[in-house]
Amino acid sequence: MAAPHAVVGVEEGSSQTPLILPDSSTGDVTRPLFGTRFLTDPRQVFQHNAWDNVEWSEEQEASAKKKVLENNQPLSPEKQEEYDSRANEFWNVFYTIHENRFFKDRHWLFTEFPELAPQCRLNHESRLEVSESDHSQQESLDHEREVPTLSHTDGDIPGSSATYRILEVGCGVGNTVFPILKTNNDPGLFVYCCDFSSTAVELVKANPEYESGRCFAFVHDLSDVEANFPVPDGTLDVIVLIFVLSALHPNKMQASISRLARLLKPGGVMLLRDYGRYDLAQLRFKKGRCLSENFYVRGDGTRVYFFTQDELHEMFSEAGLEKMQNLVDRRLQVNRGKQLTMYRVWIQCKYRKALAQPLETQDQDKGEDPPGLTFS
Ligand SMILES: C[S@@+](CC[C@H](N)C(=O)[O-])C[C@H]1O[C@@H](n2cnc3c(N)ncnc32)[C@H](O)[C@@H]1O
Repeated sequence: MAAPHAVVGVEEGSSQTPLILPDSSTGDVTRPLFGTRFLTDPRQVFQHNAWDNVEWSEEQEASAKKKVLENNQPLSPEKQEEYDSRANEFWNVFYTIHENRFFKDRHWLFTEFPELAPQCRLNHESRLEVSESDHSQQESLDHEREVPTLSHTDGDIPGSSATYRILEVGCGVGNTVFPILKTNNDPGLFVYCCDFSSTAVELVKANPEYESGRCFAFVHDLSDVEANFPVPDGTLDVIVLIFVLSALHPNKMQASISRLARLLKPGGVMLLRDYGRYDLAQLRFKKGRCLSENFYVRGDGTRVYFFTQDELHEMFSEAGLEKMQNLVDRRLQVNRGKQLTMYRVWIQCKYRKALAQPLETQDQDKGEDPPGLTFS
């Protein structure tokens, strides 16, 4: 659980001075849903560490736009190419330096994305508990659901007998995966997680909480849409993308999301939380860090894009998914000691694969199963 005023890193690259952020930015399982503390009297701003759903004035929006435009002087094509082709190397260096000390566990996931532990619920003290009736409700839901199992003809396929499969892409050192494994006690759960940084994946596997009977970590480049996943198309219940899509070149985002959408079973959901346009992290970039519009490289070579809700909506829709949620989380974080205000902007999305697809889409969706994998 994060300490108050913990130094957290998800929002910032290691190259920049880390912000001292309140614990609400990393969150823990006891925190309420985002968006419940509103600043109605500006004189009260330093009374709390964070304020939700902060409205931006027109002047503030215009000033942010101006700042972004001023910095919009893209680096040379050679530099751009280097940052793209060596992207995983820069992240390997990042994880070699920081190991698992940079990002904090993201326990807020369960309040924002209950799909990650659907059998659990929060009680009034906001502690996780599972009641008898929740179990039986879940069981009946499971029976209603058609649960494809994986069978294999060649070697052991991790998670082949699972009934609820979650994949986290860009898992880093497991700050989402391990909380899921700890919180979701469904015996049918299996968690796949991947990252294109082999250093990160090694750290996940070396973690004492890594249980090979419940999870499988592998190296995978999301932007390589030809690369195989260890599961066939149409077999995942949930795909999680936490601050990872923003690290891809914008030209590769659509194909990557469409590829992932094929892995979802009908009714499966894709969950995303990522940087929003004009977030403090974007406004802090100095000249010489811009790669293309709203896309930047940090001092350590890692890259970051800042999304609008519409851009993400178009991408998910183009991938054949339907909107369940697409919201902007505008938070004012306050460093009371230093009397600093920090305007953060994050976008949170939940998109679902339709239960019954039109015939044409079904044809397009037929993907090659990796060798040795078939549906039973
Ligand atoms: C900001 S970190 C977030 C890590 C983790 N999701 C979390 O919230 O703690 C971005 C992660 O995405 C990974 N990443 C970036 N580009 C990727 C790609 N093309 N394929 C797979 N992983 C990628 C990086 O290695 C890094 O671990």
